[in-house]
Amino acid sequence: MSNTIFLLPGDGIGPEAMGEVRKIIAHMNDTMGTGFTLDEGLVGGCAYDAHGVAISEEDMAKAMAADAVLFGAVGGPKWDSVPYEVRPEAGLLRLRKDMQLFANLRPAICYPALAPASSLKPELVEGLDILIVRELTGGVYFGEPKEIIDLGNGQKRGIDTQIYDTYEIERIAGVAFELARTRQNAVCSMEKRNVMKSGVLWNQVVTEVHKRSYSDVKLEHMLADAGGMQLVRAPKQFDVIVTDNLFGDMLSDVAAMLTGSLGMLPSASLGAPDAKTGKRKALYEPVHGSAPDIAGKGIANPIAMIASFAMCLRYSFNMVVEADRLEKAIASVLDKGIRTGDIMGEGCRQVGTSEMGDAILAEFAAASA
Ligand SMILES: NC(=O)c1ccc[n+]([C@@H]2O[C@H](COP(=O)([O-])OP(=O)(O)OC[C@H]3O[C@@H](n4cnc5c(N)ncnc54)[C@H](O)[C@@H]3O)[C@@H](O)[C@H]2O)c1
Ligand SMILES: CC(C)[C@H](C(=O)O)[C@@H](O)C(=O)O
Ligand SMILES: [Mg+2]
Repeated sequence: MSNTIFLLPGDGIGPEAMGEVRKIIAHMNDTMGTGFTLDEGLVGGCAYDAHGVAISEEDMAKAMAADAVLFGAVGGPKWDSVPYEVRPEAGLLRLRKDMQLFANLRPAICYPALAPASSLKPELVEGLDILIVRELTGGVYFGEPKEIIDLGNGQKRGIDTQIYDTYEIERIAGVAFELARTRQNAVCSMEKRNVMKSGVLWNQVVTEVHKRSYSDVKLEHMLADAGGMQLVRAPKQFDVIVTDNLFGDMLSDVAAMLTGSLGMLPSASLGAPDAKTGKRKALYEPVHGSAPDIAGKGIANPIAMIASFAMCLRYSFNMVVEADRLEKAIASVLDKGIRTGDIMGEGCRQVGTSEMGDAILAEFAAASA
């Protein structure tokens, strides 16, 4: 079986966090015979500096061919004024679009030891386990026209276009319902049908998919703004949230803070299973960005990146036991009071990126021995 993983560490804290995953992969290859083959490319600002584009054709081809892509983070003030088409974020958007990664799974889990690190009262987030299923290849991110036009009267007009077709809503709803069946069996669909036509269609299609194939799953509809409010009022009411590209982006940052830090949230971006092989194209990345304010200091939290690798083991390589073990290793390290600065708590020991990675690897190795 081929086990190729293409690493795209990117910019800022991306390479720092990726370094910790590299240690875990090396350990697995050395002691478990996993035979992961690694290759590495450039994406984001570093790719722009090297090639003048946010990802080269050669690296795009490698991403398309790999069994899984691990992505760090892109962007930063250094590239604030590069042309829009080649800005660092364009590399990530191209990967998502060309690899057709329509389903973005963003689990927000509040590890028991971290409840006090949340900006909400501990009792609101203790035991929180929600999954945001974000549509990732449609909506306003990719709809045309997308431009700034000169109106000729000293005014300009910025245009973005929100488009959703039935099949796009059907397939993301299907993913959400299927995943709900493996969890608490409840889906909340969020849109703004009160002001957006795409929201009206979203609501209708999710309702139809539910009626047709998933009537055993509890379905609720919520306006996305109210959904944001409910996420901070009583987040534990949710199991699976399914929503569009833009609302999913915003709501997952909100959900991240429920877990204690943006540095905690992993994600998996999955394509459709291949008709012949059943394999999905997949990219795994933390929800956070390149964190320019702390980049280069060795203090970033690598947990979101490591937990993204756990999702990679689970979804791309069917290594469920190892994925569980890695997630448990993260929980044990947190239970022991080992913390990076973003999740620091009273009486805990503050460590840097690499020490946190080492502590997780040590727990993982001990559990796997
Ligand atoms: N997937 C991605 O590559 C991605 C995602 C979001 C933002 N970005 C880009 O990153 C750049 C910075 O964006 P931003 O500042 O709005 O968001 P950000 O996620 O980079 O940072 C927001 C805040 O969270 C903190 N933070 C984030 N991750 C952390 C971690 N692992 N450990 C400790 N603290 C962490 C940062 O220090 C910062 O204070 C922008 O160019 C943006 O476009 C990229
Ligand atoms: C960097 C940016 C393009 C990206 C998005 O908006 O999707 C990020 O914020 C995310 O959450 O993955
Ligand atoms: Mg985001």
